[in-house]
Amino acid sequence: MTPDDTDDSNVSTGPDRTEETNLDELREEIQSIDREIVELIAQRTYVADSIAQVKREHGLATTDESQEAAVMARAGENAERFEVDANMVKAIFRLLIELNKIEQRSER
Ligand SMILES: O=C(O)C(=O)C[C@]1(C(=O)O)C=C[C@@H](O)C=C1
Repeated sequence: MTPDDTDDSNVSTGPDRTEETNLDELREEIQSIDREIVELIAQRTYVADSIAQVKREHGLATTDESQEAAVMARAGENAERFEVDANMVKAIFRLLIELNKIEQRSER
């Protein structure tokens, strides 16, 4: 048996030090992106609140189906542009629209 045979550095007991640092850094990157996503969702909701106010003043309905279709089409186009799954991105936008409608209705 050579010393090499007892070398267990490749036994999978979890990531080594450099891999761990790399993983931590990547997770920090995700954490910061996640914060930005929530900030953008909040911004989108605030703008929708302003839209809701304008609609109320003009006696318009909360739901605007043609606008929803335009938002969904754009979501699909942007997903393709950034090479992410269009159906998944559209599902997220569907939720964002529903979130706004619940918010807009609660203020009527
Ligand atoms: O553009 C509007 O009229 C909105 O109220 C915003 C929004 C959206 O979240 O994109 C929400 C509800 C409408 O049915 C259409 C679009």
